[in-house]
This record gives sequence, C-alpha cells and structure tokens, in this order.
Amino acid sequence: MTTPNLPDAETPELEGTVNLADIETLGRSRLDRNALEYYASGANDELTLRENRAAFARLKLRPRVLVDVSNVDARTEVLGLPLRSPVGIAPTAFHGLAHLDAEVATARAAASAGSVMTLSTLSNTPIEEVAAAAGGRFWFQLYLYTDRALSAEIVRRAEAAGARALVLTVDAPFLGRREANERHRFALPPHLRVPNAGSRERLAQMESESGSQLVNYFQGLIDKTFTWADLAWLRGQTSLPIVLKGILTAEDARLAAEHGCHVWVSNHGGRQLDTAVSSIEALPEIADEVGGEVEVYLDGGVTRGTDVVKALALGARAVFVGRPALWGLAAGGEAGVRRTLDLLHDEVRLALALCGKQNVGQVGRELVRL
Ligand SMILES: Cc1cc2nc3c(=O)[nH]c(=O)nc-3n(C[C@H](O)[C@H](O)[C@H](O)COP(=O)(O)O)c2cc1C
Ligand SMILES: CCCCCCC(=O)C(=O)O
Repeated sequence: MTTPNLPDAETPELEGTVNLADIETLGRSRLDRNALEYYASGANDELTLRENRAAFARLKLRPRVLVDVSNVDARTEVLGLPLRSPVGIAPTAFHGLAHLDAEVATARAAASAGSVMTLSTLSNTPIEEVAAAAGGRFWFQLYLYTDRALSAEIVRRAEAAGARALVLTVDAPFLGRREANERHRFALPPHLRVPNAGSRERLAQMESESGSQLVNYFQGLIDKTFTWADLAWLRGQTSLPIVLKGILTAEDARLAAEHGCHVWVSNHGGRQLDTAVSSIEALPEIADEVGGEVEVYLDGGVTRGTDVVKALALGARAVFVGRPALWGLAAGGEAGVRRTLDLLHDEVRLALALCGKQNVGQVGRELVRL
C-alpha cells in the first residue's frame, strides 16, 4: 500500500533533500508498486521517456560573464498570471495514489509558491475543492469524452470554479502502452474516487472495472473523432484561453495558432508515442513558427534549473513538471511539492546568474549551443 497519511510539515528526510533527484528517491520509497509503476512508466521501450532527459543534458549553455547579477529576478507571466518562476505543474491523474490530501496538497503548494497547477480531468478530488485550495492559481486540463454533454459540463464547472485556462490534451486519443501497468494490471485502490469523470453510474462503472480494466475503460471514454474542425465546438463552450497540450511539430503549432490556441510542447512525459521526438528538441521549430503569436510552453524531463533556462532560451515562456511534483507529493504532501518548486526556483535563479542574466527577459537563443 501507499503511505498516504504523511504529515504536511517538513520532515527531516524532506529537509535533507538538496535536489529533485533526492526528492524522487524519497517519493519513490513511499509508494507501492501499483502507484510507482503508474507514475514512473513510459510507453513501450521508454526511449522517449529517457530521451527527454538526455536531450536536455546534450544541450550546452553559452554563459556570459562580468554582468551585475546581484539581483536576479526569475519572475514571468503566463496568460497574464504572474509567476515567481517560469515553472508550473503539469496535469497528472490520480494524486490520491501519492498522498491522502491528493490534488488539494498540490494546489496549496502551487498557490503558496506563486506557481500554477494544471488540474487533470482525472483527479481524485472535485474541481471545486482544488480550486478553493489553489487560490486562483490553476488551469484545467480537459480530456474530451465521447459524451460531449459531459465534457461541456466539466468545462463549465472548471470555468465557474475559477480556472484561468483550459488545456486540451491532444496527444492521447488512445493511451500509450505502458507495459509495466499492463503486466501488473494497474488499478485504482478502492478508497479513491474520480469525481470529475461523470455521473454516479459512469463512476461506479469505472470503479468496478478498475480491478483490471481501467486503461481499457479510459480508451472507451475518449473521443477519437475530434479534429481541428471540432475546436470551434470547444471554443463555443468557454471564454477561457485554450492551450493545446501535446504539440510536437511546427505544422501543428501553426494550426493551433490559426485556431486561436496557445501551444504546450509535450510528448506526455514519454507515455504516449515511443520514439517521438524529445520535447526540448521539438521546441525550436515550434517557437520559430508561432512564438511571436501565441504563448508556448514545454514539459518533459525538466528536473534542473538549467533545463528551465534552456527551454526559455529556445522559446518557451514557461515549463511544467509532471513527475517531479508527484515525487514531491509522495515524499511529503504539500510540503514535498513546495520543496520541489522551491528547489527548482533556487536553481533557476542560480542558473540565470551564472549565465550572466538578470531576468528571464534577457534569455535568448544565443544562450544555447544547438
Ligand atoms: C502519472 C502521470 C499521469 C499523467 N496524467 C496526465 C493527465 O491526466 N492529463 C494529461 O494531459 N497529461 C498527463 N500526464 C502527462 C503530464 O502532463 C506531462 O506531460 C508529463 O508528465 C511531463 O513529463 P515529466 O513527467 O518528465 O515532467 C501524466 C503524466 C504522468 C507521469
Ligand atoms: C488508467 C487511466 C489512465 C488515465 C490517463 C492519464 C494520463 O494521461 C496518463 O498519462 O496516465
């Protein structure tokens, strides 16, 4: 079983962590196999999962020196929301596998750290409860269901609860095959609910099937017919900015911009199409294509302040972290997620200073040797 009842206060183990790898080690140690494999896994041979990190490591920085960096400012804005650092939390399903407080803990940490949390459709906590904890610092991620009325209702609730953007995930008409989950039949423990998944009957069905069929059940929920032409329908459901998450090419980024959407460069943390390009390698062509027109974000493999700075240099406005937030949540609930965000914030400021940059506005493509 998971140990979902850790105190939210800083524990000595958490205080002893000095980087995100330490938090990952601690977080992993607190999870059972079912949760750990669900959080950690990528699709198939996990080549893209590993490549997300490897591609960051290959990129070299070109620092400038003899700049006054006594006051480094890492602040930025995403869709008008001020952030302390250009780092937000990516949507991930089922935070209840990591901690009793689930998405509420993550939202509190994002709020107190001046970050932004993207709440997954597949949370274990109702939208309204997460919104209350997030203090306005949340975006809502939408999985578009075959049941359009249900999707419209979820969008309406997210907007009414104060979400500042709608993030439509476009890279998962089918789920990638995470083989560890298949092998060991990933299941939701019976105490966890999926309250935004729809009616009591729908939910009951999902829960009753969760013993072995959750992945198959999810496949059935998702609308696989949705195309660019259908974005007009979604536009008609909400006045929120729409961000398309899962874009990996300049061609699709162009279409996104033409449809009035912002662009989130992502390969879903290597969980969908294995051997898809790493997100940091996909970023330059996308930023070149639409960076002047819409906001561009990135996720996938970000674990260091230097990763954040590289993504900014290549055209991202901000980055988002998926697994690192989950490891923090497992390691220490709200305090664990907060520590993850704080360590990254400190690393971003140090990386900026050592690159000779006083703020994120000074970071440009010349900072990276491609
Ligand atoms: C356990 C897990 C669950 C995820 N659930 C969702 C989800 O519900 N919706 C979504 O759009 N992306 C989901 N993602 C993908 C993340 O939003 C993000 O793209 C990815 O985790 C970024 O890579 P990183 O984990 O290396 O930071 C999930 C990822 C993980 C690891
Ligand atoms: C077993 C249900 C899977 C829900 C999908 C959440 C997701 O996007 C993921 O990557 O996992």
